Amino acid sequence: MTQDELKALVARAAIEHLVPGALVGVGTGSTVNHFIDALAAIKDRIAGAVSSSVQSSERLRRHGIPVIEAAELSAPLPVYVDGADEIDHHGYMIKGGGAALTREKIVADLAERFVCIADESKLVDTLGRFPLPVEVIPMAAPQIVRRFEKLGATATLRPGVITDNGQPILDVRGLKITDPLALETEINQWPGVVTVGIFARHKASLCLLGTAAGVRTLQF
Ligand SMILES: O=C(CO)[C@H](O)[C@H](O)COP(=O)(O)O
Repeated sequence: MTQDELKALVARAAIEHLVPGALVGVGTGSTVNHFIDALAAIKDRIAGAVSSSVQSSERLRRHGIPVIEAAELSAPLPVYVDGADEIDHHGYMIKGGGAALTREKIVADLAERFVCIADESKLVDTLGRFPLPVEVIPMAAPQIVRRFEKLGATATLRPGVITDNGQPILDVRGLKITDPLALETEINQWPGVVTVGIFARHKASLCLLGTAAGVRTLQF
């Protein structure tokens, strides 16, 4: 199976994990695009979606799925479904390859469960091979770059990318992520950091991993 077929496989499998009649949190990316397409077939069985990006909202609306603003929610979402750039054996993730990390973390924070959908290439022993995305306030970018240098890493602005929130993204290479929770907490405290793409405080509850042998379910 191709990587895209594995993504479609887990996207369809995620439908089984939704709560009938409830809203569903929807992430961003190519795996989630398959999930949105699968959601269209059962749209009468959900109340609508809370989206993490303009891109996902547009795709949801094209399928006739109602999109509810996160700010309008008065109760938690039972489930948030999203992809990942990397996921480890604890359910900790790197996200933000699609530049949607801030809204993804906001919607994940509104949800009781995070169902990660990914092909098997995303499963790693230690996070950090994928460059860590960090959304930043532009005037703070140089001092954030220097802070990463002190950690032995290199941070560069992602060319031509501005997020849905109007901010740039730094991609950080060479970072040792031995303790994702501690590093997320530290980077969160740096002035000018909007969101760091380590999802440790908002880790996956479950991962549906697409493999050549079928869907492998990892519980965390
Ligand atoms: O974090 C994300 C977007 O900001 C995506 O979940 C991540 O980049 C994985 O994308 P894909 O499903 O296309 O492999």
